[in-house]
Amino acid sequence: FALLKNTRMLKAVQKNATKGDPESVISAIDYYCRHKEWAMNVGDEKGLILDSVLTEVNPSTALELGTYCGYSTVRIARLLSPGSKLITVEFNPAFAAVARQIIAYAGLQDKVTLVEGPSGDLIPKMKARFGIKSFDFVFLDHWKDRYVPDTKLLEDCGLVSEGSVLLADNVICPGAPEYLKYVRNSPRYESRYYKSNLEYTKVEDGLEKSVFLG
Ligand SMILES: Cc1ncnc2c1ncn2[C@@H]1O[C@H](/C=C/CNC(=O)c2cc(-c3ccc(F)cc3)cc(O)c2O)C[C@H]1O
Ligand SMILES: [Mg+2]
Repeated sequence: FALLKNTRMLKAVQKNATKGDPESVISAIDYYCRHKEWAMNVGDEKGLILDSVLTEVNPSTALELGTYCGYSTVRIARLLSPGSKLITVEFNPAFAAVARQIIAYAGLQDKVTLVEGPSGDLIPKMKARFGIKSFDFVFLDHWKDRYVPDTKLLEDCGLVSEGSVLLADNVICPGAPEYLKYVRNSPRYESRYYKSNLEYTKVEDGLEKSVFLG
């Protein structure tokens, strides 16, 4: 049962990873999901692309939509420069509870603010609640039919500015066709597809990187 799966994943982290060592937390989750129970983490292969885009952008403020168990939250937060912040949004309280513990086990709780609730409700409150001017980096990995509405919401709320980078998971599998159409046809984005594989499988998937042109 999915929720219990995340508890088993947390136990695998507590058993196999070293407290305060993000790399060992990432490896423990990847090992568990590859050899024991598949789970929808961005994974090690697409994770390397996430790492490289993140290092290139070096964001001061980053947003993640869809925390799930916190695997990509740890991947992102471990690469943030001192003083930079990551806000991650998750509306399932059971997933949020596991994610909080995995983020804390990695020792990254000071860089991460996990906000519980639907992204559509929380995005309009970001400026007031967290004093965010705009996000330098956004990782989209929540329900795929929310990618377009939430991107439009980020634009309307002035939460993306010239040079902001959106990186979307799963644009091939499960797929986000409307999102690809939106960012690839819009004159306001410069988009690029990074071909890869669905986490822990040989099925094609990829990430779409879209730079907001203002
Ligand atoms: C709107 C909104 N607000 C806040 N949190 C939200 C939200 N929509 C989802 N969330 C949260 O994000 C997480 C959801 C992510 C959705 N991701 C997926 O559905 C997903 C699915 C697959 C996949 C591929 C092939 C298969 F055969 C089966 C599955 C792979 C992935 O990498 C995925 O991200 C958990 C959920 O509670
Ligand atoms: Mg995903």
